[in-house]
Amino acid sequence: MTTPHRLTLTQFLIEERRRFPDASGDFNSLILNVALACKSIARKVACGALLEGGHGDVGGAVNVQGETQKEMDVVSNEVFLQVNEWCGCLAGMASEEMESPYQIADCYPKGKYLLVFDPLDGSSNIDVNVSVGSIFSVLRAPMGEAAVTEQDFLQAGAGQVAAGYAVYGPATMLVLTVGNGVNGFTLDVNLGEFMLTHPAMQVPADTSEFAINASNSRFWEPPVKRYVDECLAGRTGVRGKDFNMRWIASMVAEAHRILMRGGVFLYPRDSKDASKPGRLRLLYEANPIGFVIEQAGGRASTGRQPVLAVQPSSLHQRIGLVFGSRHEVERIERYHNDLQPVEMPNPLFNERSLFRMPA
Ligand SMILES: O=P(O)(O)OC[C@H]1O[C@](O)(COP(=O)(O)O)[C@@H](O)[C@@H]1O
Ligand SMILES: [Mg+2]
Ligand SMILES: [Mg+2]
Repeated sequence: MTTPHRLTLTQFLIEERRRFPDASGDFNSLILNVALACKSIARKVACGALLEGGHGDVGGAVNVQGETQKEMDVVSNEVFLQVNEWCGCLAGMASEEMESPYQIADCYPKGKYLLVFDPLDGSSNIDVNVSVGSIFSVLRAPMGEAAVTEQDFLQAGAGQVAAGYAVYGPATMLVLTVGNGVNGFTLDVNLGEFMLTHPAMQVPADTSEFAINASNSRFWEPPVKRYVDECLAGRTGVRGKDFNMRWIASMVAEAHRILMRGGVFLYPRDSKDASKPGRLRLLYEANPIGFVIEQAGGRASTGRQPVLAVQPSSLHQRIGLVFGSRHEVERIERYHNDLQPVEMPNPLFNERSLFRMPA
C-alpha cells in the first residue's frame, strides 16, 4: 500500500498564496514562524519532568491576571517572542503572560501584522501529563510608523486575518484558519514538518456531548442551568435523548475534540467573582477559537451575541464563551434571549431595555 501524498504546511501556504497574486509572502512567513514556535514548545512539553527546570510552578510567580505561572507558561511565552520577533512582518505581540504589548523595535518598514497568543493553554494540566496547547490570533497592525499601543489590539474577532492552535497531545497538531475554512496538520516528528492530515474540517451541526465545569453550577445564570438540566434529564426529559459529558480543563483540547466529532463547550458568564465576567480571555482564547469553530461551520457566542462581534475594551478582558455544534449553540442563545437576567439591580439595564447590559 502506498502512503498518500500529503502537503506540508509550507506547500499548503504556497498553494493558498496563489489566491493572492500580489501577496508579499509576509503572511506565510508569519504563519511558518508561529508553526516553528509550536514545534519548539511541543518538544519541551514532551520532555515532561526531564526538562531542565521541570514542569512545575515558577516559585510563587503569578501572571498579570493573578494566576500561578507554571515554568512552561514562561518558557512558552519566551519561545513565541524569540521565534516571531524576527519574522519581518510584525509590529507587535500581546500575550496572556505579559501585562502590556511587546514592541517590535527593529523592523523597518513597520510590520503589517499583530500577533496575540496564549502560549500555553491548560497549563494547570501539564504536570499530570494531560494535553495542553498554544492558541494564536493574527490581526492587522495600524498603518504609520508609530509604536503599537494596547488600543491597536482591541479589534473585534471578526477582523482576524488568521487564527489557530497547536495541541500537544499523543500527536502534536496545528489547526489553522486563514478565513477560508479550517485545515489540520499533524507533526511528522521524523521530518519535523506539519503535514496536512485533516483538510476542510467541519463541526457536525448536531451533538449529544457537552463540556462544562459543573463545580460552578451554583453560580450559573438560569439559561445555562436550564440547558444543562435538560441535557442531564436525557431521554426522559424535553430533549428526548441521552447526553454524554466531558471536561478536560484545557480549552484547546476541548476545541479539538469538538472539531473532530462535534459537541458544545460552555464557560459561561457567572456570578462566581464579580470582577470576572467569565473565565476565558477574549483576545487570545475566545476570538481565535471562535474564528476556527465558525470557519468549520460551528458557532461561537457569549450566549447573548456572536463572540466575534464583541468590541474588546482591554487586552486581558474576560468573557463568557459557548462554542461548538451550531444547533446546540443556537439553542443556548435562544434560552438567553427567552429569559431576563437574574437579579438585575436596575430594570433600565435589563436585556430588553434601552440600555443593554454589556455581553
Ligand atoms: O480550572 P477550570 O475552571 O476548569 O478552567 C479551565 C479553563 O481554564 C483554562 O485552562 C485557561 O487557560 P490557561 O491555562 O491558559 O490559563 C482553559 O483552557 C480551561 O478551559
Ligand atoms: Mg488559556
Ligand atoms: Mg495560558
